[in-house]
Order: sequence, then structure tokens, then C-alpha cells
Amino acid sequence: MARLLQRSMLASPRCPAAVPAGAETDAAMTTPSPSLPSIVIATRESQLALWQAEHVQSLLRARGHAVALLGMTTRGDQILDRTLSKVGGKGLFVKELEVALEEGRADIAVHSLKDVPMELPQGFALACVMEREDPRDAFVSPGYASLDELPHGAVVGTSSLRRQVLLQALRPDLQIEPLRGNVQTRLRKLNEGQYAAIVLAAAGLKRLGLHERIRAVFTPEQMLPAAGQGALGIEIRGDRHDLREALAPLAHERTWLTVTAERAVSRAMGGSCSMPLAAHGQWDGDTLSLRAAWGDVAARVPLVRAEGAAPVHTLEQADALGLAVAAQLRTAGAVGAL
Ligand SMILES: NCc1[nH]cc(CCC(=O)O)c1CC(=O)O
Repeated sequence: MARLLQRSMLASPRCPAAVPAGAETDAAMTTPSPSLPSIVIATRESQLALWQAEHVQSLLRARGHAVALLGMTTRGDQILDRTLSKVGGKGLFVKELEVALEEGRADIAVHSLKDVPMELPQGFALACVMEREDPRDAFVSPGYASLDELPHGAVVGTSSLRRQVLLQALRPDLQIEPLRGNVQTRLRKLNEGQYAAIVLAAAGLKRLGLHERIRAVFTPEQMLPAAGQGALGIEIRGDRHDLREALAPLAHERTWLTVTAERAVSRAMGGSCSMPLAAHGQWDGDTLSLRAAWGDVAARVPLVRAEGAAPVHTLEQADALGLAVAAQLRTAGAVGAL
């Protein structure tokens, strides 16, 4: 299912940040230039996906491109009753968008990198990675200010295996219950009283203007983020060289290097959302420090952790750091899927 979205349908008063200051008001900059490619963005229709697509739309418009959105529903949006890891994982949110790129109905797809499989299918490429939002996880609860305040045995909602094992490591007494759906659906279920607290990515809440729902953010020491969390990636068909130039100004080099290292850990471990895996990079000058954690929900294996650091200037160096940290994880007892 796909349809071209009208501007009026997308008006989202909750997300003023979707329009960078000055971008839409400067008529000279937003008048499409006939010499630049016009661009159709394929997007899911959750509020977060729309925010992200509109964000890219406004950045490209500010550079003189005519940009339209093509809204579509993916399998991942339809299957809401089962844990994603059981029904096919990350690819579920991207496949339909790739078909639109393949058929030329759209030119680019904007993704939360966290949801993008480590290896893109043949014929597709990541044209750029954009500046990262807050990569941390957020504690959201109407009744409690932090994880420490939760009473013994409290019910916490998350369907992420990573969050599940990391929460269990912090508080073995908690009862972790599945929680699916887009950000708004998850908040509604929390409001309905099914959970004492839930854990969500801070980035999604901030993008949707829902900062005030965040009671506490977990430090990476407490809850190591997922590879790519908080970063957006733009996917194109590999043969669309005409678009690479248009998208290059949207790239954020530091973020790209960081998430390349993080994603290399996932790739080396055969990571999918059926494997609890965290990978998070932080900079100290030109040195990238990369930490990773692996766990096994069923076997209740204690968490395996590894870390490494190296000066990183190229994507190859970032990738090598990720592979080295993955190798350490395996030495320490982590079992990859490959
Ligand atoms: N799996 C769903 C998903 N994909 C990306 C985000 C948040 C935004 C981001 O990480 O960029 C979320 C929601 C969440 O994990 O709370």
C-alpha cells in the first residue's frame, strides 16, 4: 500500500524541529531549482518515520530540491501481536521501501539505522548517515522517577532482547513483559497501567517532542545502546550515482564512523534482533572507544562484555575496530549466529 502524502496530512505540530530554523521561511532557498534532481522519499507512516522523512525533506528543500513523500505500510507495522525477533526481524521495516526504490516509485528511503539490517540486499546502498540524536535509552514511567525506585518484581515493558538482558542484569527481580507497537502505542499501553515502566530510545521521544515523558536516561554504563541507535541513514539504489552528490551534504562524518564501528560488531556476530547485542562508540579526541555487550535470554548466560579503542579516520578503520571488539566478545564466551 502506498500513496503520495499531501503536505497538509503531514503537518505535525509536535515536531517543530523537523524544520531547521530558516529553512522553510527563506523563499529563495526553497524554490526548487530545475537543475537539481527532484526527490521522492519512501517512508513508513508512523509518526516517528514521518518526522524523520520530513526532516530530510526540509533539509533537501533548503538546498533547492523539490521533495515529495511516498507513504507506505510495511509488514513490521502490520504485525503487532508478536515479538519481531520471531517473525523475521529488522528487514520487516525496510523491505517495502526497497521495493519502491527498485521500481523507481521513490528515490530514497530514510531509516532509523538501528532497524536496518547489517548487510543491505544486493543493489542497495547507504548513501549517507546523518548526525546522531541522543543514542541512550530512556526510562519512562508515570509513577517512578528511575529504575532504582521500582518496587521489587515490578513489570517493565520492552520487546528488545538487548534491553531485556541489560535490565535483568541491573535488576534481576523485575518482570519483563513484551511491548510492541510504535512509540505512541507503547506510551498508550503504559498509560493504561499494564506496566510500571517502559524503556524506549531517547531519540524517538525527543524527535516527537515527547521529552517530558523521559524520567531518566540510562548511562551507557547502565544500559549500553544498540548499534546505530539515534542515527538516521538514507538508502538508495546502488546505481543512483546522481543522488549521491545531492545527499552528501546531509552526511555527518563522526556519526558515520561511529555507527560503522558499532554495526561491524553486529555484522560479525551475525546480529539480528533475535540476539541481545549492544554496541556503542564514544569519542575522545580522534580515538573511538567502542564497547559491546552480548547476552542470551533463554540460557540466562551472564552478560559478556568487550571493549576496544583506536584512532579512527576512515570507515575501514571503524570497521576494523568493530571486528576486533566482536572477536573479543567471542573470546569472552559470546556465541555468534554465524
Ligand atoms: N525499534 C523501533 C525503533 N527504531 C528506532 C527507534 C528510535 C529512534 C532511533 O533509535 O533512531 C525505535 C523506537 C525505540 O527503540 O524506542
